[in-house]
Amino acid sequence: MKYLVSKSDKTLKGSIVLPGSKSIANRALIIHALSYSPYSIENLSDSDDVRVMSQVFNSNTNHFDIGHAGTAMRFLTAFLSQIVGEWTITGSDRMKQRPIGILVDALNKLGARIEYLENDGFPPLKIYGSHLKGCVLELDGSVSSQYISALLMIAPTIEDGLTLRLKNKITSRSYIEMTLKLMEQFGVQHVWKGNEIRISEQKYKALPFSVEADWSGASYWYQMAVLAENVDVELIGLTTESLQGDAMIAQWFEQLGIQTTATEKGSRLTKNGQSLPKYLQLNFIENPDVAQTFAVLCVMKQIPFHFTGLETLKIKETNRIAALQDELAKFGVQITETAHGELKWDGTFPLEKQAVPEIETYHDHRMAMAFAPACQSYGPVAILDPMVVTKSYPAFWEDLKKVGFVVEKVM
Ligand SMILES: O=C(O)C1=C[C@@H](OP(=O)(O)O)[C@@H](O)[C@H](O)C1
Ligand SMILES: C=C(OP(=O)(O)O)C(=O)O
Repeated sequence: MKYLVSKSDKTLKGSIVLPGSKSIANRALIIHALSYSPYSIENLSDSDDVRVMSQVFNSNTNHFDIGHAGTAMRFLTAFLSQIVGEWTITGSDRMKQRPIGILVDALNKLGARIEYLENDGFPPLKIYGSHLKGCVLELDGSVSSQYISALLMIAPTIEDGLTLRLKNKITSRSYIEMTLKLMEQFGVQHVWKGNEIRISEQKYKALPFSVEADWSGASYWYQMAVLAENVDVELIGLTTESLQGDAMIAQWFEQLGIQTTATEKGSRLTKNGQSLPKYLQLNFIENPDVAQTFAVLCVMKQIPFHFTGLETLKIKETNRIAALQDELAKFGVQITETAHGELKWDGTFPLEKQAVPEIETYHDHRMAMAFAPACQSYGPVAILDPMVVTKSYPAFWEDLKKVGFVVEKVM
């Protein structure tokens, strides 16, 4: 199934209730479980990634399938390691190709016993959970910050706490900061000096909690705002004061002509009158999830770019470097991987353009959401397997219709 997406006018006006952040929700669910919290968590989104995580805490089985959810796979592996019992955890075919060896080695050093059920270093896993004892762990910080967040969240509950010594260039550091800030809100302190994070044995406080609106999901609205001419959109629940590193995009989009103003209910996007840059250089090391948004936007606005910090994109829901190259080629452009973690576009259109590009989404919600707005400047685009958006933003297509996009189902 595919959706043919189009928009006939240049206006973007309306009020959109953004989903809650899946990153914050899945951390809050783990911390709530660790604090035996009697409170419910407000504003949990009904996205796949949050649903699979919630289900684990409301089930009485010891076998879990978390689908495509990286956070659930990594956070639960650590969580289950310190619950006495035998557990198996698996996921989608793609999840079975996303590495987890660094986390498994670390947990095994703390006293867990985790075995690989298919391929070494990858899910599915058999976890023999037990009493864990902390130590100083050296960990490669360059592959995924989710391993680090997973260990940090269980650190205060294990005997003697934990010291993580991070090696190599730390990726997605803003997500480690999100974890530590959230832990602080629940009463757990840390010391982060240089490349070492120390968490002593402590107790989480059980507290009521409400999840912030999702800034990564907001990025598509900023993108649509740049591609429109007449803009007045309120994003309900979105605040620039945020635990999310992706809140940074409010500043990045200023240079692309979008002003963010706080309202009583969230944030309002309007044009700030600034003309678009002739060239864009951005580093996504802290914000990998918005790279696709900016790549598609720059091509639509004919802004040549040089993007760095994309090292982790090949091990996400799909190989996002290859996916961007293949799908942007359908708009006539060739983007080049000039080095590991770098993409460049020279602003030219050397390839043949497809009249109505058919965008493969490769089980990646962000491919669908980043390419749909392309129709605002290119004309109709078809998005294949469009329901991939349910991973983080189930109401995405309904929200597009609210502001005048036409979304037609084609079999
Ligand atoms: O901790 C988190 O909530 C996340 C961390 C990032 O992953 P990596 O640390 O693997 O880059 C990000 O891409 C992912 O969507 C969510
Ligand atoms: C990479 C992502 O998710 P995860 O790693 O949690 O599956 C994402 O949402 O872009």
